[in-house]
Amino acid sequence: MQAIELTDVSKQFKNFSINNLHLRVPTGSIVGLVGENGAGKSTTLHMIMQALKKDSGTIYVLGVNNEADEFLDVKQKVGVVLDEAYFPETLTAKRIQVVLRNVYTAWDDDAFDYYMEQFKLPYNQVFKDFSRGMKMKLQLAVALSHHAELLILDEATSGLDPMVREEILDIINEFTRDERHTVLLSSHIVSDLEKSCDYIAFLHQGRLKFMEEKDGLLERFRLLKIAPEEINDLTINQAAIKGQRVSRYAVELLVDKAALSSSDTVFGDLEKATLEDVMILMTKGVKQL
Ligand SMILES: Nc1ncnc2c1ncn2[C@@H]1O[C@H](COP(=O)(O)OP(=O)(O)OP(=O)(O)O)[C@@H](O)[C@H]1O
Repeated sequence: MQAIELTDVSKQFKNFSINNLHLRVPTGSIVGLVGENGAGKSTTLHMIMQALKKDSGTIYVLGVNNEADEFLDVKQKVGVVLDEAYFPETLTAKRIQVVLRNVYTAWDDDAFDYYMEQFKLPYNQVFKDFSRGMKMKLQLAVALSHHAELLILDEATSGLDPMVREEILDIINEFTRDERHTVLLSSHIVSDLEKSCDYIAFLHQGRLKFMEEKDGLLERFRLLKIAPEEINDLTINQAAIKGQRVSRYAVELLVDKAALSSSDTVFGDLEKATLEDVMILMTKGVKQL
């Protein structure tokens, strides 16, 4: 069962496009959307929520086409934190609570009060006087206070201090203890995603490079560090090299273990790669060795 399904989704801006994007977010999972600045993460999340119209393709959210009339009901079950979707500047959290009580049929004052307390947020301060971290926390408190089944979080942890990020990641993990609950989140802070996600979807220049289970991904991709002069002695299937980083003293190769041939003799020297290594080296690509 998929909580979100994008099929052949395309969007054309003047200087950027998303082409035929296929993305599946399995129910009960935490999926991290990673990619460089301008890779198309926010565009994708906005299209899922209909905050931005796609040019073509289909998007299903919790089993409903997001262009169908019933999508309004689905929105009730989705908690959203989009980067700039802030509340009116002059409203206090207390007023926001009153307004949202009438917006969400399943609004839960106890849950909201719980998160206000948990996040140490003030009820009577106007939204414009909140710090960035407080604004993010308030959005998250709202997202978690109407019995959502799906959370869509765009950069919910960026710009926040490590303690608050940890707090937010804990809450996300807690949320997915219920197997019907799903989270799709984007973040620049790849280590946050590495910690909490089940799957990683990597967008690069508007294209999905891969979407894989995190553990399998980190098992499959390895780093081979060698001195530049050792390059010519290397016996390795070129197709197994997925990226490279060259400095004066070392060459780092991102190696896909699954694509190594039996005659390759590099197994002993392969080191574990972090998710950040995989992203950076893949983005750099491979020049002829
Ligand atoms: N309304 C728009 N009109 C024209 N171009 C746009 C519009 N919105 C986004 N873009 C372009 O689309 C590209 C992708 O932007 P997007 O915000 O989706 O990237 P992102 O991966 O979320 O980046 P970041 O990590 O920096 O937030 C960028 O080149 C951006 O300039």
